[in-house]
Amino acid sequence: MHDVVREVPCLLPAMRALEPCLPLQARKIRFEAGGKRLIDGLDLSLRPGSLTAIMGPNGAGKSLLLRLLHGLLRPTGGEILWAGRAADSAVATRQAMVFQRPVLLRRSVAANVSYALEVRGIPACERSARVASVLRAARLEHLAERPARVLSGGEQQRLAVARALSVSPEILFLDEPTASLDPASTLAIEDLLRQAHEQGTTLVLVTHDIGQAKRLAQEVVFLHRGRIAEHTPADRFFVCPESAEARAFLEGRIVL
Ligand SMILES: Nc1ncnc2c1ncn2[C@@H]1O[C@H](COP(=O)(O)OP(=O)(O)OP(=O)(O)O)[C@@H](O)[C@H]1O
Repeated sequence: MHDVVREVPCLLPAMRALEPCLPLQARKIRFEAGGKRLIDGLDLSLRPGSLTAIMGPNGAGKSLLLRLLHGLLRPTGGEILWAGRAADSAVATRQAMVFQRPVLLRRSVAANVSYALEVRGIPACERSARVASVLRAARLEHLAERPARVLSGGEQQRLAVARALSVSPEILFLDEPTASLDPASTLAIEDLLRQAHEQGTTLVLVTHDIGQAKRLAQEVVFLHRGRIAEHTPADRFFVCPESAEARAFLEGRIVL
């Protein structure tokens, strides 16, 4: 019997530096505002190359946690370490974030990607190849010269993900990237994320979509009231969650 060798198309450009990715650790981080402790002494370790879904009820602190990890907010206590060291300015260039509502420039689709590359210091001679490559991966090449803001919601979010991936982040943070998209657009984004993950990108995804977490995640961090109720391999989480809060959440009961 012959082995069937399937050629898997490599749609995203192989742009990652060959150095190893950094593990990211949050140690006893807290975030307080308005007299409330919104993130409460949280410890979290993310393995390089992992794909983690952050889940939990509304107001649990999922977006806050993502913003703290990405460095958009400073913890009021504790520390965030990259490979054992405090984040410095270089760390900012090794990560990217995609928000629920894409923030696109009043420029063409291609120029949105090209600008992101310019800001990250990618030489002009490399930019057009990278732009073409990520737009192809996101199936947006035919819209390259269209103003980004006239694209459909699904296309805009695909562009936001493609733009984030164009800079070859080691870690990509995504805050409910498909929350307002239809199933086809959702699957197209998931496809891009899968490709990026296969190429070694560490992904941290906040999602309310249980189906999406089942399709994508290797690990689930379940947040409740600013604390981690559990951090479990995804296959176990969906079959046998450890915490009462996660069990209630998965059964569709209200988690207060
Ligand atoms: N920068 C901030 N300053 C003060 N309070 C904040 C800040 N950001 C979020 N909060 C509050 O922290 C709590 C957690 O917010 P967060 O957006 O992280 O929740 P979430 O788990 O992402 O919820 P949802 O699923 O509804 O998006 C909320 O009560 C919110 O009002």
